[in-house]
Amino acid sequence: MVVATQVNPIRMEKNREVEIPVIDLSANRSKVAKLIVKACEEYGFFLVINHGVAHHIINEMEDESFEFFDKPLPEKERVGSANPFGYGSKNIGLSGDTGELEYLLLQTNQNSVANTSKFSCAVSSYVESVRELACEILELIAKGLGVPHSFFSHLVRHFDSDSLLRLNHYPPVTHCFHRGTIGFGEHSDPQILTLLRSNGVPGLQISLRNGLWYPVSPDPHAFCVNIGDILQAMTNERFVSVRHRVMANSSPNRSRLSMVFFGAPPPEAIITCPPQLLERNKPLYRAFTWAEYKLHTYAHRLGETRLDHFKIT
Ligand SMILES: O=C(O)CCC(=O)C(=O)O
Ligand SMILES: [Fe+2]
Repeated sequence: MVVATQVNPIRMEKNREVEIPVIDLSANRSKVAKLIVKACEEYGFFLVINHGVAHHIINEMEDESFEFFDKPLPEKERVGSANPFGYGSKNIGLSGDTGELEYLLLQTNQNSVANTSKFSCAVSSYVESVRELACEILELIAKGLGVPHSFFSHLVRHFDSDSLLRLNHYPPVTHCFHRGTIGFGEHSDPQILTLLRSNGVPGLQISLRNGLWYPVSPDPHAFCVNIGDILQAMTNERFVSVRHRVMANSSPNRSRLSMVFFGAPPPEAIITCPPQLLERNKPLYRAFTWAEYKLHTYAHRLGETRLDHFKIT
């Protein structure tokens, strides 16, 4: 008789005083769904392992990203400035935020990444795989919350989904480095769900409800999952979007590279909380579209709690 091995779907990562949940996606679905919901409620953040995204797809995306950032500045600038898609350096957004990084922002619409260059092929394969992973996690969340299977995931699977891929490159900061130098300032991600994969160089920190900052140990085999503002609104604050930041890269000779997929709704999607999640509670946010939220987000500083504007008072 063959006995299936029991996979323990969770281990806790000791990280100063906080233990960030690491969830094994190959374990029993019902168990995993419950653990994900618990992690979303307690942290708005967790790591997933055995996620099914092929190593060669991740490695090719990483190699292509390094190749891009290694190019001379004028060549990088030739792709256009990040307004909204393209290359940016130090300036984040249009409201005066800055950080010790350079980045490339790419649209992920099914039609926009169709190209034959090596870079575009790496982007298409990566985006296709991480989009699938994001939808799988959103479906597990739906299962754990008792809402229809594709209630969240259909927004990210939609042909017009406004999902983004952001490649962040943090070169070592050797000049005037001090312990508090910021690589990417404090914020929550505006979209539904973020999947972040970084190389082995540290820097990411999350802030929990106690207001303290906790470093996240880099694990190139895992994806970090961040709950975004839209999921906070759609769950009527049962989940809270996690505030996070990146410290400047203090390692003497290695760059930090993160590849960040933001799963977003189509622009015209109306964001509301489903009745199953309201129970007897009143909705905390008025209905709004993703286009409206994005416009509001772009007009404000990175660190602002931008969802407050949509709160019913
Ligand atoms: O680069 C990172 O690790 C995080 C960056 C981030 O939070 C973002 O791009 O929204
Ligand atoms: Fe972020």
